[in-house]
Amino acid sequence: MTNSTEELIRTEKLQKIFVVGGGFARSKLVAVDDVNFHVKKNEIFTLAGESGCGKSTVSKMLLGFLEPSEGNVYYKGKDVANLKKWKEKKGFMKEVQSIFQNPFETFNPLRKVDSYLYDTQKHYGMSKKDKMVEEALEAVGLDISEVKGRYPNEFSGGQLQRISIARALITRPSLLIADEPVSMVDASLRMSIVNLFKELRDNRHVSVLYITHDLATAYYVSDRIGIMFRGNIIEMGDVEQVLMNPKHPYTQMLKESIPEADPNKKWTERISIKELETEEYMRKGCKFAGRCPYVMDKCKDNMPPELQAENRMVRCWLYE
Ligand SMILES: Nc1ncnc2c1ncn2[C@@H]1O[C@H](COP(=O)(O)OP(=O)(O)OP(=O)(O)O)[C@@H](O)[C@H]1O
Repeated sequence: MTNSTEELIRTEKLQKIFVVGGGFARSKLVAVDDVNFHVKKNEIFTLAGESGCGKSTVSKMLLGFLEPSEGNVYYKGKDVANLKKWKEKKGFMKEVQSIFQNPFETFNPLRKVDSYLYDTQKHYGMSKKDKMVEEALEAVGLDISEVKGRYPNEFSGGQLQRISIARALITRPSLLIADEPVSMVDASLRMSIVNLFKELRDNRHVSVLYITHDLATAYYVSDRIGIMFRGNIIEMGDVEQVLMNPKHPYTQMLKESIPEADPNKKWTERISIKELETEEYMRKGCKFAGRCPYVMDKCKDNMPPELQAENRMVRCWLYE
């Protein structure tokens, strides 16, 4: 059981419903449903899942870009929906910073990168004398002289992603929410970016919520992991246990693509079955029932609750 004082962010019964289609084809898509997890101080927690499983929708709700249909997000015990005063909201934004998939979209192409960084510093009430920009760049292995006076297009994707991590560090955050931060970065540089997350956790006590479809980096970098499937977290626990000894039939299906088996295998290529997405999302019972080798009658009508099996949470009737 986690001590609540160790928790930075926590979701409770988080749900997001989108209305999709138009006219007679209009229907509701429960993109995220009953999602419960927390990120502790000094840890890297990963939400992993194939494209379209609801990861980005979760991250947008955490950051306040999307309003949950149901459920709550708590930061250091406070419901973020109740942060009404600007000062409180700004405090939250200062402590919880985000890193996005495409670093070229993070920076305005017409502005010099350093001016962007200095503006962030100013926006949060710090002056140039505070040297936060220099310190943040140093934390990602860069020197201000390498960045000064240069435009975004003068950097590679990997360098620019480092700079966008530096931008996020200017406010000395407690938590970084990184949504697919390496998917646009050259494969050869991906490990250096995820290594940076480990360094930030170990040396600067920054926690990271790492959102990815890439199990190889997830396995390498995470302390704990939650596997998402069609809007639900279906298995969650210690990364070694979940990925090396999976209990949910869906996670078991993924086991073959786990890095040690073959580092070049791409998880998404094997299991991304786009045409099944809507059908599975609309299922009443377990969303994996249509593909599960162990399916039982009850799976088709009833969504399994969060059950415990061998030190992890698993949503599967096999473990009732
Ligand atoms: N604004 C929206 N309106 C309607 N449906 C949406 C909206 N945003 C997301 N969805 C749907 O919700 C589901 C979850 O999407 P989401 O983007 O959260 O998944 P994801 O796992 O982050 O995938 P990806 O990595 O491809 O972004 C998908 O079926 C998606 O089509």
